[in-house]
Amino acid sequence: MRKKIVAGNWKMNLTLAQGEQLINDIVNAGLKLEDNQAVVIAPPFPYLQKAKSLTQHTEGFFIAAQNCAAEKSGAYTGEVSAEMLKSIGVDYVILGHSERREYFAESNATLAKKTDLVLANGMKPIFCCGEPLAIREAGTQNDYVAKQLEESLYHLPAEEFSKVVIAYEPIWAIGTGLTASAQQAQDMHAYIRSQIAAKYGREVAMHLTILYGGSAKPSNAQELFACEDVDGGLIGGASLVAADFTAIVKSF
Ligand SMILES: O=C(CO)COP(=O)(O)O
Repeated sequence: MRKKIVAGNWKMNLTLAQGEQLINDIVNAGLKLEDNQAVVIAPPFPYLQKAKSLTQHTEGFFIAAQNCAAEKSGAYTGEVSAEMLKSIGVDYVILGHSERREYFAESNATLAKKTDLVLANGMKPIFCCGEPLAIREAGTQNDYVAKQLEESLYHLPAEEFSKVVIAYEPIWAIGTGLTASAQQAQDMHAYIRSQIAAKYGREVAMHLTILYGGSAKPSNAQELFACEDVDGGLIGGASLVAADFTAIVKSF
């Protein structure tokens, strides 16, 4: 069975004390996860170790970083390497979030390098893709997303690709309150899966976890997660409120 994930991307929010409280509230919410379901918490770098220690004894909980460096190590002031993340127990690394692509000029080629480093260090990338509004309005979103996947991931052999989680996040839906309809999400997720099947074969494609992100909240999570090819969510704003995040996890 495919792995289902609800991941909370805190972005650049919360103090350590607030983050600690949030994690404790989520861990103590009494969530009942099935074997194939996971909760992933992605706090800012300085809180990763704390987040790990607060969640490591709770079944089905994992920790993600929101980014990592494109180089292995060395004179890159301010950067955090994949190896460092691995050494503190990080499980997943979010790569290619549209905010990083836009504000930090991350290209598909840079993301290919980051993907390799995350995998080489035994962690799993949560690779984000998704189109801006103008592309959606032009109706060319499938080609746009296919190119993102091709240029950053298709150099991977099937065995490595199988460790990747994909998050489809239409940029026009991020933080806007404007969610993709369940049909729009399903259509894109099915398209992504078909592309992966063409490249890596049906077996790999059927096991690929594809998350939806963009104004997901308790009121729409159930409808989104009910879609055949939607395997959970990458949650921004609603992941900062314990009651909202746990309600979304309960929508699995
Ligand atoms: O970017 C997102 C998650 O990575 C989605 O953010 P929102 O849920 O705030 O729209």
